[in-house]
Amino acid sequence: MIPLVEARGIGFATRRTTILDDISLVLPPGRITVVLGPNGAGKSTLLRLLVGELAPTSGSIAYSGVPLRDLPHWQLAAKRAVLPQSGTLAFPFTVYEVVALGLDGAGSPVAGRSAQARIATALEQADVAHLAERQFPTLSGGEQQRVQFARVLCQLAAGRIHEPRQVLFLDEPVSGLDLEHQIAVLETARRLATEGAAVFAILHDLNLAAAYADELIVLKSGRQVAHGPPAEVLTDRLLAETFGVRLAIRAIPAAPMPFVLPQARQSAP
Ligand SMILES: Nc1ncnc2c1ncn2[C@@H]1O[C@H](COP(=O)(O)OP(=O)(O)OP(=O)(O)O)[C@@H](O)[C@H]1O
Repeated sequence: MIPLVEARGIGFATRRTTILDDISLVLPPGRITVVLGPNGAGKSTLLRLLVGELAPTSGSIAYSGVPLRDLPHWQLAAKRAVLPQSGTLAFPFTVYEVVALGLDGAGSPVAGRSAQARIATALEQADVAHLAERQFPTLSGGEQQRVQFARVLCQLAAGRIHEPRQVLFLDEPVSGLDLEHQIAVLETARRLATEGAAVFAILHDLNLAAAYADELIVLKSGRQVAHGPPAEVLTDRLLAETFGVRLAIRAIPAAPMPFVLPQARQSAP
């Protein structure tokens, strides 16, 4: 099967420094790939290369076999949606208007009832329907993040008219959210994957990564230091070498995934 996205040996360097070096990965439909790594490891840079926001200085990226550089913007907008790390918006748009920006992902205009239905569904899915008339800049950080997630969901729904093979990119999607909404966002990502999308998410929470990832990629200093299913990748040694802290993987009876705890708390109930 042709992966939705394939990167071969990609790197990104400035005149002064190499930020990413020789990363290869595939994003297959139905799978959630989670990227972990310390601050400055190159996670967001990798995402920005994969979505076409930056051009790699080495290697190549293809969407369903088509080189990324050959895809016109409107086609790319239907194929992939991106939730950036922080989405500041200076204009006093309402929440409804921000989510409606996602309709641009359709590749051709979506209007009338079809557009309204997509916006309404996205508002509901991100639990921001009650905020629809509010001015976006007046929302809390977590509320703004959920509205941006709704915009992304709206873009995917609009793009699906032309493009069923879609990729969702999430850069720290749960960092400012309360527990209920962290789980809601990742459950939505899981549902979209079950429906055939490929999901690429950057997370800092090792336990959420273990719970939701089909594949983990661990970056350190711009290099890939591990790649595989969580149960293989998340070892005490890898975590100590990557994050410089002593952690312990602890099996929880009846839990589907092991939990990662600081070693000092290994014996906690
Ligand atoms: N255009 C640039 N010029 C120079 N350095 C850059 C540029 N973009 C990113 N960097 C540096 O590259 C490194 C990787 O940045 P990146 O944002 O990809 O890290 P990250 O793993 O996403 O970090 P975080 O967890 O803090 O979000 C950092 O040291 C950053 O300062």
